[in-house]
Amino acid sequence: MTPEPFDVQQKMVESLLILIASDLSARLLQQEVLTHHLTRRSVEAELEVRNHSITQYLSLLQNLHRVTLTLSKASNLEQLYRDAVQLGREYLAIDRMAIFLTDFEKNEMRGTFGTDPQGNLVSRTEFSSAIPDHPLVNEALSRKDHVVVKENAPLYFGKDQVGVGWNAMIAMWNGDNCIGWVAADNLINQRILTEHQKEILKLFGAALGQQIVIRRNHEMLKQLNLELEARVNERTKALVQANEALEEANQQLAQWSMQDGLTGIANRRFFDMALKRYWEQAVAQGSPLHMLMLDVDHFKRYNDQYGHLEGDNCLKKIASALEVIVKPYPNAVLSRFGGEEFTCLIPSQSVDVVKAISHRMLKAVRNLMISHGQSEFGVVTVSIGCCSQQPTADMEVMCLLDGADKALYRAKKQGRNQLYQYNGVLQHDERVENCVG
Ligand SMILES: Nc1nc2c(ncn2[C@@H]2O[C@H](COP(=O)(O)OP(=O)(O)OP(=O)(O)O)[C@@H](O)[C@H]2O)c(=O)[nH]1
Repeated sequence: MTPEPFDVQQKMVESLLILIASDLSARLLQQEVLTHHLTRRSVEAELEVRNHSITQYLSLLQNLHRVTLTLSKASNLEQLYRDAVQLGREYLAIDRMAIFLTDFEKNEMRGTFGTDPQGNLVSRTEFSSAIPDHPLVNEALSRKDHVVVKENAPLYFGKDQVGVGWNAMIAMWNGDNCIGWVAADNLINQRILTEHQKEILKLFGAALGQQIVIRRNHEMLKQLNLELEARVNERTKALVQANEALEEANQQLAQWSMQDGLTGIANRRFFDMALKRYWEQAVAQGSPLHMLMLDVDHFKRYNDQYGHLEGDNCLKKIASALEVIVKPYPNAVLSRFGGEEFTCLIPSQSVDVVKAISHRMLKAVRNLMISHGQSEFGVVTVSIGCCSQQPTADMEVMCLLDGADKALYRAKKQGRNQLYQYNGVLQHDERVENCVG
């Protein structure tokens, strides 16, 4: 066999080298594809994890939104604290939660609602103590928008340690004043606290703080309104009472201004008003109106003999006796006209009835048997002038008074202790015996 020429051998070596190079390149490519594939898988896995975490975060955010909405509808502070703990645990994946309120002026904290070691909602309103001077508490209560977390911390229920786990504190604020905090832990399920959960807790604390402030202001306003209402009611009551007292005083005053101070019967002022009203009524109704004018006989002598005080007593007794006679006639107005003179207005009655009333009056005064040493009758008597009119629009009211006055004058002149009538002309009514009885 003749050896291959050199150039042929060289060609073979070249081909071999090319083969080796392409194989190498293929292997390198394969390696690269493999590496690429692995990187893609890991990125994909990472993306999946992140996706899951974001989905969880979004779902927590949605839950937080629902919780906040429910809290905003709480009807009072107690319900707000209760709902916050209940819903916070239920929807924000927290094992245990508790809400504490602070009063920095008094350096006091007090409980509201919390969670027992079995995960039940419990009232902690009876719990109160000084704000603990602990670095974790100090950090939490001095920083806004900040969640303080302590891992592997002792977990408590009241003063008893009930386990170990993470413990988180989020302060709540009214402006720059810390009003309390939310405490949370993982006592029951020991789940780790994710960054997203921490963020949610922070938002929850801020939202709850806001709701507490709104509700407190609302309740303060309600209280103020109640106090205001009570004060207004009190004032109104006092005003009503004052008005009633004033009304009573006015009535008393009106009565006094119409009443004769000595005898207690109506005074001249009342008589004047009654006369005007009765006169107008009589004109309108076409009914009669009668007026009696009574005068105590020889009263000057009486005063002179028995004294002014006895004179006053005598007038009082006469007024009372006349009142008894007039009482059955509710429309009759008996009044003290002035001094020792009385008047009596009698509407709508017949002349006979008025005459009978007058005679009863004469008799009633005599029957008082008030001794009068200076009178021919031996006792105090009165004389009566009576005027009866059928008032019409063209008549003057004064004619009634003038008539009664004329009749009285005549009764006096004719010997006193008797009745005279004036109906246009003077008429003497049968003289009652000049004696008592
Ligand atoms: N005690 C007392 N006396 C009074 C009061 N008002 C008037 N008088 C007196 O009554 C007397 C009336 O006297 P006169 O008007 O002269 O009439 P009279 O003595 O009654 O004589 P006749 O009317 O003619 O019978 C006077 O002395 C008055 O001072 C009073 O309120 N109390």
